[in-house]
Amino acid sequence: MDISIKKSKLTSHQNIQITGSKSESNRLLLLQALYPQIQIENVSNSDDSALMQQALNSQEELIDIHHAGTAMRFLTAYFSIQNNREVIITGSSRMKERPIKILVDALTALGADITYLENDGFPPLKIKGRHLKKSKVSLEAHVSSQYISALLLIASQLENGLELILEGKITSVPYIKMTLTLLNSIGVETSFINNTITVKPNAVEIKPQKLTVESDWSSASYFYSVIALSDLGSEITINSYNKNSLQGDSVLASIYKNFGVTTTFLEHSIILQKTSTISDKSSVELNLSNAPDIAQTIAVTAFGLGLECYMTGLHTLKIKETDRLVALKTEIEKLGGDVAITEASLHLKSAKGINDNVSISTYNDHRMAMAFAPLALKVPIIINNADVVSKSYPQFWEDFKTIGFSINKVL
Ligand SMILES: O=C(O)C1=C[C@@H](OP(=O)(O)O)[C@@H](O)[C@H](O)C1
Ligand SMILES: C=C(OP(=O)(O)O)C(=O)O
Repeated sequence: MDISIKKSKLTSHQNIQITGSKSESNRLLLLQALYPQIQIENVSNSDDSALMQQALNSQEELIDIHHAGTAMRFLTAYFSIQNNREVIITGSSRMKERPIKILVDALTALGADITYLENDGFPPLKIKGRHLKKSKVSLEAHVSSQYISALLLIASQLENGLELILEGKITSVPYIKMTLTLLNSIGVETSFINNTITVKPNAVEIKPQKLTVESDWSSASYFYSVIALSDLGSEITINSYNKNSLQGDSVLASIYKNFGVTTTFLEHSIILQKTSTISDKSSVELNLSNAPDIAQTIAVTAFGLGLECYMTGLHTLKIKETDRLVALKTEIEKLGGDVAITEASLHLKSAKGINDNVSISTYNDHRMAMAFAPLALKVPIIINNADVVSKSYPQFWEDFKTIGFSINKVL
């Protein structure tokens, strides 16, 4: 379904409820499968978390994870330790292009039995679950933190726990820390010193407990962008957020100061307000290696404000739902912008104007659809295959209407 979105006046003082972080939910769902005494509140309603839940509950031999990368990586580790169970785990055609060799090699070194069914290094995989006897492994840490989190999530179930040595520059570090903090909160002991992570086996019983997932900060980014592109004084409240977040994307609160947005933390919500214009700023420079999922939102905000923006640390973007660097360049240039990309950076020159009624291609990437939507505050815009948003934020368009956008199906 293609939709057109039109400029509208923001309905003031709107209150938006976003469900739990997809990243925290997918970790806790896996931990709950290992330790059923754990209860989870405010689980993400994203497709990716639903797929994770279905896969963990499934007794079938074939598990299809569609576009859910984190679920693919976490489940590869999970099924590797399911004794006497054999599964084939597959996904969308894009999933078959997203590399998994670093994780498979590490699991194999620990004793896992995994074979590639199509191309070496990529899904689909055949996994014969077994008891993994080894407890020490090294892996390259620069490509994706998801491989590291996957190993950490099963580590407390290994006979002797795990010692993980991270080689090279470590990427997306907050996601690794999120995994360790969640392990600690259920009672698993861990340490992360220099480039070595250790996880103790669960010698002590994990106690029955209820964990509440904080709402998703990556989803909040689209409202930051709306406020940044709105008139002075505009305001939105979103729930349920905490000042001390496990999610690296909570750095939005400080990054969006560059775009005139002030964040006020209440007990369980945040108020976003446009409190200043950005006339004194000529360019913004950011390293996003700790928060790769908000790169698209930030690029579009800067473009909408006519600001120059230079982003580095983007090396993981090429292997996500689509090559996000190429997708950003192509779509911003359709709108009249000028973008230069390398393997790990994006340089947006300051734009003079924005072309209207451009059809934005979304490449099966939820974040392409949601990142470009706020530009409707500046020009009418068309978003192709708008339903892709359900990967992380199924009620996105309803929430967008609630805050005052006019959305129509393109026939
Ligand atoms: O562990 C996680 O929940 C995630 C880690 C990040 O991936 P990379 O480490 O591959 O950058 C992030 O982009 C992804 O959306 C979610
Ligand atoms: C990269 C993402 O997800 P995944 O890697 O889990 O498919 C994302 O949600 O932006």
